Amino acid sequence: MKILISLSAALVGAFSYYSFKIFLLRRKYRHLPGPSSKGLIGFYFGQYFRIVKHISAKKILQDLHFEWFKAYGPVYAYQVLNTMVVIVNDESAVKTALIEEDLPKKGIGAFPLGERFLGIGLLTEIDKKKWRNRRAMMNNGFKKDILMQSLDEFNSKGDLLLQRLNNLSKSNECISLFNEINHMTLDVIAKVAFDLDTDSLNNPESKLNNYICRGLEAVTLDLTDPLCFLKPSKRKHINSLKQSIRNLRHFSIESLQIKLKELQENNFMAHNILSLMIKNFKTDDDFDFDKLVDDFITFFVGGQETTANALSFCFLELGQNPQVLKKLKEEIDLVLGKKSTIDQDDLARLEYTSAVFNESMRKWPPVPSFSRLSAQECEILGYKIPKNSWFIMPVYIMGRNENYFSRPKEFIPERFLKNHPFSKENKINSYTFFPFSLGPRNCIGQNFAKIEGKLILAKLIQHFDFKLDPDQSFDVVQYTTLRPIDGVKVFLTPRF
Ligand code: HEM
Repeated sequence: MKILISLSAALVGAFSYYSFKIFLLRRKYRHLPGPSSKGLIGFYFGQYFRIVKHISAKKILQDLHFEWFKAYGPVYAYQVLNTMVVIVNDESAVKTALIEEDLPKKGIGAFPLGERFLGIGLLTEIDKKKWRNRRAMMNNGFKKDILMQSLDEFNSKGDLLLQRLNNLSKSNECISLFNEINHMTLDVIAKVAFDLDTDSLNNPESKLNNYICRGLEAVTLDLTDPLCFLKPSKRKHINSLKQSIRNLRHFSIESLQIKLKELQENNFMAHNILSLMIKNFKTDDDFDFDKLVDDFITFFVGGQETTANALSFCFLELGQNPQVLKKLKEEIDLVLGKKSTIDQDDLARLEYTSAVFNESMRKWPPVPSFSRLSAQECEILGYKIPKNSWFIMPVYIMGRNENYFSRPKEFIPERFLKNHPFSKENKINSYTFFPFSLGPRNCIGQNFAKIEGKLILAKLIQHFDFKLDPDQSFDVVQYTTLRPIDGVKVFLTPRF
């Protein structure tokens, strides 16, 4: 009986403490506009149920953010359980957060659902000093001139994709372009970064892509439904997501052990991203094998899914915008003709192709938002933002903000052509368009992605006419990154 009374007292104490903390949290942010959460449920859960309902209806969180942006303006805050999230849709705020203040990160994606996924890899390392050393070393592998040395590899993987699509097109059946591109980007990052031959393009049953996608799904679930563990209906799904993460880790450990053994036996290793990681691993006392695996997974995930999604959205938009497709084809035919290997000069001349890739990332940024923590109180657009606020940097919403982009719902690549009159109607700069983030923690792989994206887009348009399946859905799903929910279903006809 005594134990029961003490337990009840402890529970009441803990609950009162939790309630008081929520009271203080809400008071700290009450000067900021945002969706109100009234009543007892609102007090304890904030927007939690609204978000879960929105996502269960197969909508993306970004569209809810956009609704709130329209209703509350460029700075607003909302509560989810015991956390307040601040969203800033303004170029000066983006500059302050990412450049002037270089706000710290939160390490999202490190251990979703309690499983080690990105762990303490380059993307999720929150200790600035440790991150700086690793980043400095890795930067060497991502300079444009170094990446250009891998152009042959990009070309040859692109040619394998063409061959496979050519074979598939003979059946006159609908093809999931998204799946094919997804396999190809996996093979590219594996070969270029790690000298690994995954050959998932010719082995569509390979599960690697699936493990990556499910790892990212786990990150989203963790973020948007932190109470999912309490729902018995989700248990099976959660377990299978956790198993996928474990499988990806297992694959990564095995691949690394093989590479380290090769290095030991031959005392030689190709100069690539993996060799830089191993250098970090050997020179940093604090760097252990688990962190090497974290980095391996980070580059695998960062280098594959994002670029595949960006390319897939290009095809979805091109399929709906025949005028743009016609112009793109004209440029590619003019620059490449029937040439099979794309070189650095060709890439530089494919200006409209770049504009198409950019416009696609404006409307459908593969990484639609990312987050930072405010290290101290700051003022943004006249609002005091408390210390330790969780900031969301809203790439997706900024790309649809009419203050910066004219006719934002339309797909108009001309806005990215500096000499085109329509570009003057837009305000495009590093703070309004930042699909790769900016500042010290920007995307290390952006040159990689731009080369790969442009080269594959050009090769596919050079070789095929395509039509979208009339049943194609244009809905989008967010598994950390944005992707077309239905893939990209096309009918392909070889052009020569
Ligand atoms: C279209 C393709 C891509 C997009 C849109 C993209 C976007 C981003 C964004 C927004 C960030 C910053 C995230 C944050 O601050 O939380 C980031 C970081 C990162 N990306 Fe990418 N990325 C792409 C391709 C790649 C590729 C191809 C690689 C590797 C080959 C890569 C590797 C990384 C890594 C390692 C980081 C962490 C950098 C650091 O914190 O130092 N990404 N990416």
